[in-house]
Amino acid sequence: MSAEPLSRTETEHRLEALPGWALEGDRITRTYRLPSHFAAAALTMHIAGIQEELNHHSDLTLGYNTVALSVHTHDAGGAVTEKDLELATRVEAAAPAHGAK
Ligand SMILES: C[C@H](O)[C@H](O)[C@H]1CNC2=NC(N)=NC(=O)C2=N1
Repeated sequence: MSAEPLSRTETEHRLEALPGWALEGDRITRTYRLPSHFAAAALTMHIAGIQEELNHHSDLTLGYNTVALSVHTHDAGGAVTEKDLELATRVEAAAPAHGAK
């Protein structure tokens, strides 16, 4: 998968298909709200597994009942690439089963 930086315009267009995700500076971000702390911790571990599978890792923050992700591609000099969008897409597919909103 390409690690070429995406333009701001292209990134914003691609994020239209990822509701809740935003472009903040040079990263894409999302905060999920969960029904409990344990559900948030379980989603965190699920995301960790996806990130290991993709070998692509976000800054992942577990709160009381939230999970926040912030990610860009280090190998592209800290720009948003297809790898970040692939991670976001995989997490979007996994989150609902945990009760994430
Ligand atoms: C050596 C290892 O494959 C690289 O450091 C991987 C690990 N996880 C990564 N995560 C992110 N967000 N960006 C990267 O460029 C990256 N590279």
